[in-house]
Amino acid sequence: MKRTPHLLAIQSHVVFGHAGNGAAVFPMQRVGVNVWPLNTVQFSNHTQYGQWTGEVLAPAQIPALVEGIAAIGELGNCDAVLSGYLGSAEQGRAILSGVARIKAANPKAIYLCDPVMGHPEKGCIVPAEVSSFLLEEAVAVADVLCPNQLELDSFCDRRPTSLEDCVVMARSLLARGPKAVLVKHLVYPGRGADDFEMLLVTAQGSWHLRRPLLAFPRQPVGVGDLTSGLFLARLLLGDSWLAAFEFAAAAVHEVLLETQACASYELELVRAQDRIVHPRVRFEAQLLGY
Ligand SMILES: Nc1ncnc2c1ncn2[C@@H]1O[C@H](COP(=O)(O)OP(=O)(O)O)[C@@H](O)[C@H]1O
Ligand SMILES: Cc1ncc(COP(=O)(O)O)c(C=O)c1O
Ligand SMILES: [Mg+2]
Repeated sequence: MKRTPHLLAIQSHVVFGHAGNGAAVFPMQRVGVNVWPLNTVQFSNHTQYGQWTGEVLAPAQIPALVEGIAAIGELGNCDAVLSGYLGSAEQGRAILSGVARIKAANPKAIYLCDPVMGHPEKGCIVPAEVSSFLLEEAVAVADVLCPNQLELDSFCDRRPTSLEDCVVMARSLLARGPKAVLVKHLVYPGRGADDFEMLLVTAQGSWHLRRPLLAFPRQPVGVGDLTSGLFLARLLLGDSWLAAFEFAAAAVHEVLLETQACASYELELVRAQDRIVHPRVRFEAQLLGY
């Protein structure tokens, strides 16, 4: 029997609704991965409500919890680390030390970094020091990087002029360490008005994927966290980069369709659980010639 992969997921927890681990853990479990959730913050709700209670958890918890898992002899069973929303740069550094420790115990383990930098206009609030940490330190350690367009722009310190330019920008990150860059949402001049576009860039090539752009009265939150979580889960289950990319796009689209049908602001992950595992839609990514 094939072994079930194990994944350490280090990101935010919200008590109400879905963002960070609250958006990613259940779907990753549902597709068949053992998840070890480690929370960076515990907030009442995601920050795009404009108000929340709760706190950033002490950075010392991260090495202490990793040490606890090492002490029971389980650290070598960790196949991947995922990091997302961070409450402080110090937490970020603790994650990089944890990644080094896990890779020493299991050299095949991979680190996927979703560089959540915040989006003040949208109300996604992240401390500024976290962005500097992601730009300067995390990128060099990550095996896989999953930025949105704003985050890709921050890494490259400029905006793209075209789709080809988005590829150039994503590819430039490969030179800084990651083996794959998944851009979860492309924004560039001249893009299709009815499409939601994504990009996958590896040393083997660049793939572009379009899915329908859905209308929402308020943009749902946690979509990025869900995307990177499902992408990593499917990689661990043995998918190729391309198959995991296409799967994540389809499963996330299913969740958004369910969310739209329920006129819900929060992602309808529980209602969509079967559709996550068996998406009815399929989006084929196109290999780009540049
Ligand atoms: N198919 C879709 N139609 C409409 N909006 C979408 C679709 N998929 C994702 N979104 C929205 O697009 C936005 C993507 O946000 P962005 O800041 O680029 O990435 P992230 O989700 O990591 O924050 C989110 O607000 C999400 O709700
Ligand atoms: C607590 C928390 N975690 C994570 C996120 C990231 O969500 P997304 O997947 O939309 O990037 C947000 C965004 O506001 C948030 O408030
Ligand atoms: Mg995000």
